Amino acid sequence: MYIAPSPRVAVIVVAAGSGTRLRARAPKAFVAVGAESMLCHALHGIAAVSSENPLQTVIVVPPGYEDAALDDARAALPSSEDLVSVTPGGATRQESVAAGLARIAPQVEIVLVHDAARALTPPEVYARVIAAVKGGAAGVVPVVPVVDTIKRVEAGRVVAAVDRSVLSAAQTPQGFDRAVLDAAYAEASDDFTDDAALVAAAGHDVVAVEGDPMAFKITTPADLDRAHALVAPRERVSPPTSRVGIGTDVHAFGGEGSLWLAGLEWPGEQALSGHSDGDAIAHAIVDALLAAAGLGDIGTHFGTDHPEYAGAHAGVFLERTREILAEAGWRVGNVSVQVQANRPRFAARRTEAEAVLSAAVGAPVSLSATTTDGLGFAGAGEGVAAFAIAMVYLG
Ligand SMILES: Nc1ccn([C@@H]2O[C@H](COP(=O)(O)OP(=O)(O)OP(=O)(O)O)[C@@H](O)[C@H]2O)c(=O)n1
Ligand SMILES: C[C@](O)(CO)[C@H](O)COP(=O)(O)O
Repeated sequence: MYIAPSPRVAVIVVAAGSGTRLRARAPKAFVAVGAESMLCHALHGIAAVSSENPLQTVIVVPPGYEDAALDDARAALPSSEDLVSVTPGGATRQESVAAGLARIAPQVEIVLVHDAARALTPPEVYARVIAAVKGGAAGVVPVVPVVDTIKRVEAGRVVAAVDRSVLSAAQTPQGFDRAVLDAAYAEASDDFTDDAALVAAAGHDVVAVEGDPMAFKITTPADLDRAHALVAPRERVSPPTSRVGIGTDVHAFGGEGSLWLAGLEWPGEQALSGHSDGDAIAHAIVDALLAAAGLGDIGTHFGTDHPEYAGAHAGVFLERTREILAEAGWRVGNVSVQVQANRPRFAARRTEAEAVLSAAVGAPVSLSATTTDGLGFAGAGEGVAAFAIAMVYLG
């Protein structure tokens, strides 16, 4: 991807975590906070600070979520889209940061590393961190005071009180002189929970700047509820909490066994071919739902590298897609799907098909069928094409 020659500053947004403590089965950065993903909210903060000094943004995501990350970047960073790159992360946060570092443009002099999980970090925190590095600090960490009484506990026993007046809670974005961070990562032999510790272990001074309570890390379900409550008022006057998506699919006739289409078996009709049962109608609906929720596409979740879906019928795909959306905070509003095909004839079974599809999706699915008046592959009876539109909403 072309990187403009100007940015002296880069931000690595680490968004490749699994969200175990959030009990999210979708990657945490793609869980919705209000109407947008956690990652999208984090990118809005970067967009606000990049208006002063254009910066490169490197987003580190779970493998397979690159397109979803780019969708979020286009939504949040439209003016600097050509300064965005996306790369898969690693098994630890530190490995993910290292993967991001490898994508930083040569001319960059200052690198910030930010948790997508600190989605609501105000732009002022970025600005304070950047200013401190520009002022000569090798490493900068935004901090907030510790407000709880801290105890040292071993085997369930309180063994000491800790003087909290000398403690602070570290946040992100943490900022670094690029050469310092590169060298510290090159020689790192231990795993650290933050980059300031890694840089300090390499012998560099790290200074603290004022963080912000809004830069809290969304780690547990209670944190997510707090973030929803904070975002909801801001979104009352911003885009609605519903989104639409489109999906299409094509399959050729020539498969083995019975035809399966719209979740129904069609005895006596020639079967469609494909990794699954070739049900183009169901697959178009899956893509439309995932697109609406910004959660990738059918290949992300059901590709040929998922042998468990070989030969699977519509219900398996649609029910799993419904789960994936629910795990990210989305519910299905409705779906409309149209199939272009000479065969089978849907008129007599449309209601039955809509009932099966609606039950699997958990929302109304309307189905229409048309021919192409003999045009194209569908008109020649070589296969079928399906086109779906889906509406999803937060809830
Ligand atoms: N292998 C990892 C682990 C974490 N992160 C990112 O590092 C930040 C802080 O990590 P954390 O809040 O712990 O996120 P998770 O690892 O997803 O959460 P958990 O520990 O509960 O699984 C998050 O933005 C997360 O996406 C990452 O990019 N790659
Ligand atoms: C980097 C960090 O957010 C600073 O507080 C924190 O160390 C991340 O820890 P996690 O266990 O990976 O959430």
